[in-house]
Amino acid sequence: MSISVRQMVKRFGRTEVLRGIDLTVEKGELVALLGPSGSGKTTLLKILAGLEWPDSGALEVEGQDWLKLEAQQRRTGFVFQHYALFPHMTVRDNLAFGLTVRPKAERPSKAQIADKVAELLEFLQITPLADRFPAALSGGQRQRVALGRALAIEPKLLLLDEPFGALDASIRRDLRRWLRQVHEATGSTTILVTHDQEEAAELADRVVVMGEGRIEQIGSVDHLHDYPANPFVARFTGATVELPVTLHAGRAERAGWDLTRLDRVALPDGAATLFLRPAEITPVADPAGGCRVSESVSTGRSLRLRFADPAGAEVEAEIPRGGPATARLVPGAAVTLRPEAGRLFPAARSAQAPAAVPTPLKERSR
Ligand SMILES: Nc1ncnc2c1ncn2[C@@H]1O[C@H](COP(=O)(O)OP(=O)(O)OP(=O)(O)O)[C@@H](O)[C@H]1O
Repeated sequence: MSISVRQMVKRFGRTEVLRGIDLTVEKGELVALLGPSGSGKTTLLKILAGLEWPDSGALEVEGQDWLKLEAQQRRTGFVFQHYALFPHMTVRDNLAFGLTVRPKAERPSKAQIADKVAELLEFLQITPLADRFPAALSGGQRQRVALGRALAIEPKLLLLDEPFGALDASIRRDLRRWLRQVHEATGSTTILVTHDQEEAAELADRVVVMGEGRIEQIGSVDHLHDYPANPFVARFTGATVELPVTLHAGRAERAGWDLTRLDRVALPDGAATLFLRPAEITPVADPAGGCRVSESVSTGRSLRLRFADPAGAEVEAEIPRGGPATARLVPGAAVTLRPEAGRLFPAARSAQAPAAVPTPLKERSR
């Protein structure tokens, strides 16, 4: 079930909530929509489900114009964060519901529905819960049933809106693993809304980063982390150190820093901003170095260090604990800071700016 969204615009009153979305999802893919609150993720999902309609743009599924179809005709399975199971029905009846309300001509027989439900219970590993009512289920169990209910109709497209948002971290992790298995076994095309980067990383083949109604970048989580197209994506995909630098012939310079490992960039001479991840910064103990260690904290797994550079910037780096140089990295020690990688953007550029990073070899985005 391949999906093509083109130039989609949606307004609520005067507010443009989707500002020209272009997105293609391949059959069997699991795509995560990742973005801050209000970026339009749920609105896009609702348009796919037929619960909202765009002001302009196209939505085609397997070449068919879905904007001409009502929600029921699209056969999408939808799971929300707070999914209301029918409280007066057992798990078994909740699962069967979508099939029993089908138009008579398409409705399976009672025996076929019972078989289908038994198969689903088994598949979703919830057979022991079959005769319970929703009130007697934990949050995680309820979400499994909710997903079962969405799957019962054999949806062409599965839409999940923060399905595990309300649950504890450890249950979320279990459910993610389970969902990935379910996805692989059913091969359903799935779109998941989340604002949790880790969730997107664990589940999705591709991640679509949304900001204020626009797609900022599409790619694998690794790709987005290593090659963010702009400052917005850089900030949204992990901790960043943002450092003013001066560019000369494509090379960045800053007192107290050794920036020679960074790739040369095609940007004009002058002010720029260097975006680094704390784990990319190597502190090199150096009596002549212009930076000073101001703080050192062990997290058990790694050493988190703070530095003050000659221009007064406070910078955090994270390095493996117990490495050869760590004994010398005590507060007050002089160091030169050497990033192993980084991304340069023109100074004070807006979040929508095009990338100023070297083109990666393995580009997984469109
Ligand atoms: N029915 C509506 N009427 C008016 N404004 C709406 C309506 N639905 C959504 N909005 C607005 O549209 C914007 C996008 O909302 P949407 O729910 O799509 O964002 P989101 O990225 O899913 O956010 P969250 O992560 O908080 O769910 C928000 O500013 C929201 O207030």
